[in-house]
Amino acid sequence: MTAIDMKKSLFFLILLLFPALIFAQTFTMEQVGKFSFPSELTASPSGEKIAWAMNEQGKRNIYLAEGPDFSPIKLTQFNEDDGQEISSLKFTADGNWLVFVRGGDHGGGNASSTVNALNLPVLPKVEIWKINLSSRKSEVMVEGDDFILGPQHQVLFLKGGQVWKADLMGNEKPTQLFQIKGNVNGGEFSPDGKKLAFTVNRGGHQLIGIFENAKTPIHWIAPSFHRYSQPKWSPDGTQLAFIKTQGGTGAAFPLLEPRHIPWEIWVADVQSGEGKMLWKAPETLRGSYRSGFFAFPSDQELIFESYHEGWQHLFALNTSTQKVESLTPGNYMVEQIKLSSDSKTIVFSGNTGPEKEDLDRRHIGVLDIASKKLTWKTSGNGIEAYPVALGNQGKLAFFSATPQRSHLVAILDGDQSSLLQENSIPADFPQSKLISPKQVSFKAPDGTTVYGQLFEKEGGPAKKPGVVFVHGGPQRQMLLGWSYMDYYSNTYAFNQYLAELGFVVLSVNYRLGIGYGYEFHRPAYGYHQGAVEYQDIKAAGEYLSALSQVDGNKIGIYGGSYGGYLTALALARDSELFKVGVDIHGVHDLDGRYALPEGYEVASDYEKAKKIAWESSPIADLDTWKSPVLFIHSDDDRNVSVSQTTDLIRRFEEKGMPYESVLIPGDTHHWMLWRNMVRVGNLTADFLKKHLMD
Ligand SMILES: CSCC[C@H](NC=O)C(=O)N[C@@H](C)C(=O)O
Repeated sequence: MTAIDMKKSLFFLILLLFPALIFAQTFTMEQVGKFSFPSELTASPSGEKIAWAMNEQGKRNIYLAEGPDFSPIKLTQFNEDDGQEISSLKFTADGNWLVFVRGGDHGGGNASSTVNALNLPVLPKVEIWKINLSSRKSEVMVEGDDFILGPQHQVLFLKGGQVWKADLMGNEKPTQLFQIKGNVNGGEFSPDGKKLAFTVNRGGHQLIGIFENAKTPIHWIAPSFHRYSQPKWSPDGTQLAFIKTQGGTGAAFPLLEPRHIPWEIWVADVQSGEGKMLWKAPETLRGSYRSGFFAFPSDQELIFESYHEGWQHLFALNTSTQKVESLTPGNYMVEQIKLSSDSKTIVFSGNTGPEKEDLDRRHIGVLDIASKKLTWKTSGNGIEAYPVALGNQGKLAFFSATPQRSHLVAILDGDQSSLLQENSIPADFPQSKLISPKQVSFKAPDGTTVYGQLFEKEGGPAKKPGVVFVHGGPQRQMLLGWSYMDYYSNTYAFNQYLAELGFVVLSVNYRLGIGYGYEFHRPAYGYHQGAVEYQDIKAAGEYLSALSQVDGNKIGIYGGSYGGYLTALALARDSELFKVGVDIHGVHDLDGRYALPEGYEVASDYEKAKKIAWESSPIADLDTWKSPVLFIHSDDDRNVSVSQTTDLIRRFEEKGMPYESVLIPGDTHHWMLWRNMVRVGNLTADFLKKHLMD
C-alpha cells in the first residue's frame, strides 16, 4: 500500500469514526458575505460600451467594458466600505460621458437624504458625478439627485421640487431652468431636445407641462382635475402619451372591500395640447392601476405593462385603431423591462422556462416590436436579470447568477455567453461549498399552494433544527439562486450560512409576493386588513417541523422589514411552534394605518377596520409571546421607522418580557455598510444557534 493509499485510508477511517468532521463548518458568514453585487447596468446608445456599479464588500465602484472583448475597466476609486450608494448611472447620448449619483439610499423613502453609516462628524453629501470616458477622470458636478440628461450636455436635476440645469462641461454655474408652482417630479426631453415634458404635482391633481425656453409660457397638455404621469414623446415629437389616474381623494368607500383603481392611457397633440383616451383598463381588480413599463417606440404604437390578464404582462396599443395586443401571454410575470436604444426591441426577465423550477427563477426574454416575436434567450438553473440590448446587433448584457455564484455581468452574443469579472470573486468566497436550494411547495389552510426554497447541507445529525426565513417587501419573490436585489442577496448569504451551520432553512414565498399571479400577489385582507398572509408563515413552520430530517421542537424564524413584521407576529401568536426568532427592522404597530377621517365622511367600516389593524399587529398578542427574540434595527431607517422597535421594546419592558436587542446607529434599512450586513448575519445565526443548537 502506497503512502498516499495509507493517507486516504486514514482519512476515511477518521471520517467514519468522527462523522461530525464531514459536517463541520467550512466557511464563515464573512466569507459567504464576500459575494459581489452588480447594479445599474447600462449601455451606450451605440451599444459598444456598457457600464455598471459593483459592490465589493462595501466598496462601490463603476466599471466600463467596451466591445468587442468587453474587458472590464475600473473607472472610480471609492475603495472604502463607506456606505455611499451609486445610483442613476447613465451614458450621455454621444457615449463619451457617464453621469451618476453617489450617496443617499434609493431603496425607500427620503432617498436623497445623506447616509452617514460611518457616523462621521461631517455629513457626507449626495452628489451628481461625471466621468469623462476619454480621460477617465471622475469628478463631482453638483450636489443633487434625480437627474435627466439633455441635449448639448445639459444635466437637469430636481431640487426642492424645481428643475435645475447643470452643464456637463462645467462652463457655467447650475441655474434654475424655470420657476413653477407645485412639485416637479419627472420629465422627458422631446426627440429633438428642444422641449421638456414634465409632471408637476399640485396636491389633488398632477399636470403635464411643456417647457421650451425662458421666454415661452409653459404649455399645458390636456389640463384636468386628475393625475397625469409617465409622459412619453412619439418618435416624431408631435404626440405625447401619458397615464391618467383619479384626482383628489373621493368618497369614503368601505376600507375593507377591495376596489378597482381606474387608469387610462391617453395621447395628446403637443401643438394643440388636446388629448384623447386611447385605452381604459378593464374595471376589474386585476385591471387596477399600478405603475409599470410604458413606451412610445413608434408613432403608431405604445407598449405598456398591465396585470389585467392576471400576470404582469406587456401589451401593444395601436394609437389609430386603439387595438390592444398581448405580447407576453402565459402564466408567468415579466419585469426589469427595457426598450433598446433603437426602439426596435424590448428586453426583460421572466419566471418561465421548460422546468417547473423556472417559476422560481428569472430568464431573459427579447421581443421584436415590429414582428411581435418573443424569444427566450436564457434557460437552465441560473438567475438572469436586468438585461440591456447592446445596439442593434442582437447582443445583450445582463446580470447572471447561479445557486452558488452571485451575480456578475454576462454578455450574450448569439448563443455565445461570457461572464465578466469572474476573477473578482475573492479567493475565500466559498462558491464550491454552497448548496443548491430545492424548490418545495405546501398548502396553506385555505388551500393556496405556497412555494419555498429549502436549504439543507447533506450529512450531519438525523434531526436538525429548522429555521423559517421570511422575506420583506412584501412584493418580492425569493429565488432558487442569488437574488438580483442587494437586500435579498444578503439574506441568501445568511441562509447559505445557516445551512452550513447545520440548520434546515425554509425560505417561504408567502402571498402578497410576486411571481405567482395577481390573486396571490393582491389578496384581500392582507397586512393591516387582517394579515391573511400569516397563514402561509404558520404553514411553513408546520411543513418544516414535519420533515423527517428536522427536529419539530427546534423551529426558529427570522426576517427583515415586512419579514420582521411576520416574524414578530409568529412569535406573538405561535410561540409553541416558533421557539425563537430574530426580528430585523420589523413593523409591530399597525394601528396608525388609518388616519383619523377629516370632516363629516367616515368609511362605513372605519371602526371595524381600525380594530382589525390592531388585531393584525404583533403588539396585540404580547401576552402569548413566550419565545426568545432578538431585535435588530438601525436608526436611519427610511423604510421602517426605528420607532417601531423602540416602542415594542418599551412594551416588552413594561411587561417584564425578556428580549435581546442591537441598535445600529447611522445605518439604514439596507445595511449600507458591508460590515454591518455581516454583523447582522452573525448576530442572527448566533442567536438561533444559542437557542436551537447549544
Ligand atoms: C410594509 S412594511 C415596509 C416593509 C419594507 N418595504 C419597503 O420599504 C420592506 O420590506 N423593505 C425591504 C426589505 C423590501 O422592500 O423588500
